Amino acid sequence: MNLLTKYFPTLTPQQLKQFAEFEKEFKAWNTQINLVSRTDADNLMERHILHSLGIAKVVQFPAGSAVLDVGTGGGLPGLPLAILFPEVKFHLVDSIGKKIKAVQFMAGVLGLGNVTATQTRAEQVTEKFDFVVSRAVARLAAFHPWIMHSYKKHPARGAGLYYLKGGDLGEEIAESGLVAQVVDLKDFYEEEFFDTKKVVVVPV
Ligand SMILES: C[S@@+](CC[C@H](N)C(=O)[O-])C[C@H]1O[C@@H](n2cnc3c(N)ncnc32)[C@H](O)[C@@H]1O
Repeated sequence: MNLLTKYFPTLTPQQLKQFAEFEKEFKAWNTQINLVSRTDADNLMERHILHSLGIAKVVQFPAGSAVLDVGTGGGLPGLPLAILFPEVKFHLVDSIGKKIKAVQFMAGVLGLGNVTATQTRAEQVTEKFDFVVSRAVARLAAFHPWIMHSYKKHPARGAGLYYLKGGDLGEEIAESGLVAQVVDLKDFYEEEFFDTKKVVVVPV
């Protein structure tokens, strides 16, 4: 059993095929534009895909809801989450055009009709969403003001920001002045590697 089916045993053959295609496409794009470091690309599943899917261990996006991924780079965490939640709409943004081109290409190859991607800065997003996700973009104090305007007025249950982030989170949260909860992914993934991985949850 691989790690994907170990932690997400209800994945369909179609979803497993999409994850395999994502790994292949992502690695190919990574040789052309730097999406993640070359050594990291060799461990794409452990370091990036499962890490992105950690958000799904913390929140289940309801069918029909809309999720914004800010600073998606090569589609993390948005593309793995879009494979996992085919009934949820994902909008992925990044300020760098060539990364968004790669994301659009990959979403097309994977047949992800629930994904749109735009080159823009987070601060300039005008649409509203039920949830915001992100991974490793900026310190919380700088980041949160960029996305505050992006929530719907009547958010879905459990709405808020789900931010995959390293660093000294206690200090970052205090600096931001936000009320936030930190969820440790080692509560869900037993491999040692996940000891350092956390999700910061900031309710709307
Ligand atoms: C360290 S990378 C992380 C990329 C991806 N989330 C991942 O986990 O691999 C940070 C990304 O955020 C993007 N970014 C930084 N500031 C941004 C902003 N204000 N609006 C949109 N994207 C931004 C950068 O272009 C970059 O692709």
